[in-house]
Amino acid sequence: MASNEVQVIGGGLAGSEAAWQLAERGHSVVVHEMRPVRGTAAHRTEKLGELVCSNTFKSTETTNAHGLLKAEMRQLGSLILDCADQSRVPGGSALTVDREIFSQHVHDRIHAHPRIRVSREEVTSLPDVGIIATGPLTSDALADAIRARLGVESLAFYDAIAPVVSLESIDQNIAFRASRWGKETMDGAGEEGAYLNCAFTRDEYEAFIDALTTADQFTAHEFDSVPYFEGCMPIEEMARRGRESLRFGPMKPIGLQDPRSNSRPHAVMQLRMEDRGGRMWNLVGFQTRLRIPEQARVFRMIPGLAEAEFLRFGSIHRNSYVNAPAALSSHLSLRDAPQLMFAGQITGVEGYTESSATGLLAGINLARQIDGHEPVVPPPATMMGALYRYMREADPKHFQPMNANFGLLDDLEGVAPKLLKDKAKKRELFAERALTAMAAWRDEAGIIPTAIRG
Ligand SMILES: Cc1cc2nc3c(=O)[nH]c(=O)nc-3n(C[C@H](O)[C@H](O)[C@H](O)COP(=O)(O)OP(=O)(O)OC[C@H]3O[C@@H](n4cnc5c(N)ncnc54)[C@H](O)[C@@H]3O)c2cc1C
Repeated sequence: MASNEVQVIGGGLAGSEAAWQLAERGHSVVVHEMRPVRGTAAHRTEKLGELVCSNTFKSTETTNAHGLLKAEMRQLGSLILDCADQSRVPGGSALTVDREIFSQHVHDRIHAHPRIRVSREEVTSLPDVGIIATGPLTSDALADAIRARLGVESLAFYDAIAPVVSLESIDQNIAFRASRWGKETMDGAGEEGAYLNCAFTRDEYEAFIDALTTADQFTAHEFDSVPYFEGCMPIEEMARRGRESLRFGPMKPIGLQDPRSNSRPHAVMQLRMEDRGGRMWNLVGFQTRLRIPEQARVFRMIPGLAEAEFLRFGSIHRNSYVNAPAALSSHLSLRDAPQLMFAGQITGVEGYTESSATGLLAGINLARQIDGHEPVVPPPATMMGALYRYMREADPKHFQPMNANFGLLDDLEGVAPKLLKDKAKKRELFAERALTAMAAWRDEAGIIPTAIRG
């Protein structure tokens, strides 16, 4: 192994993007990819950049959070998006690709780059300098090495994600702010007070349990089967174990008074603030395997959530991810080793586009640091910067992986309230602000987008 080669571990979406960004900035790179020497339970080929499941990078419209993130990535020059463009198949406004053509493109571009070498081997220890982009199915030996270095609590093996809804979509004439036992209100600002409560009557609860226990569930692949343990049990599974189990579990009403009736509700669903700005609210204890349309249908039966806008849907998966707010720096490096960085799904982002975006920035930032510059992160007005802020500032005690969504962005300032009521207009304004901020940030940081085709 040449000693001046930069190490990128994992040749998936994030690792391929990161390697390309480093190589295009003049650095020699070795990508360590364990397939086919050792497979994962989801990958089927030896190709770099294999898409393990769906064939879509989601929307291209900037009024959609995923579309906005892609537009920002294009401002920096993304290999992954270029390969996606070249393998596009009809999918309306979504960037939908032929999976095989896509990974063939990524594979060929990486192999053809004169400064990139691909080494087929499982890495089992951490380098001093490099990028770890081994994804949600990181091999056990490397996972052990990460846990040994970061601390046992810092690497999760499963995600048990509860849905998140936007504050503005919660009917606050119904949902009330309080904490159990009236300890504090939101104004008291303590953790105990940071809840919105949706109270159920007996009839509402019974109807909800009926809907929950009969709703359509995602059937896991074998490799994805999660041993249910406390904190990971799907809400629908808990409900199936007895009609009252939620009322004695996550929906217990004790210590709460509904101000509308001045009495204790039959059951309560609590919402906990997910971000410091209070724009995103997590349905506490509602991790679920219900299919997405079913989540929308059933959870909108919750009093106060009839019009809920879901910023993130729930899921339960095999997923190795680092507790970034507890263990990583703001540019997603080890805190005591700024040139040893994480990228991709292992950082706690969720999704193809998000994983690629963190690979892109990791490649840029490692190149900057090796060249003697400080790492940089886009401002939180951008979707990419807002995701990084989430991974820096989310509560480490409740950290769950996150996808791009508008709830991550700061509110718009100086805009007439009438315009803010128009959701489509509001998103246009978010996008305009984000793309302007990204271009300004890129130019100020002196980042030259990689010339993609060639
Ligand atoms: C089963 C499954 C389905 C998913 N479906 C979707 C979906 O439909 N849409 C979506 O947006 N997101 C999906 N995701 C989430 C996520 O976006 C993808 O997993 C995405 O591929 C993550 O990109 P990545 O680069 O972080 O990891 P990966 O693309 O998984 O790349 C990581 C690479 O590292 C390699 N590796 C692992 N350990 C080592 C080691 N020790 N040494 C060397 N190499 C190693 C792996 O072989 C792999 O090639 C899914 C995840 C899983 C697990």
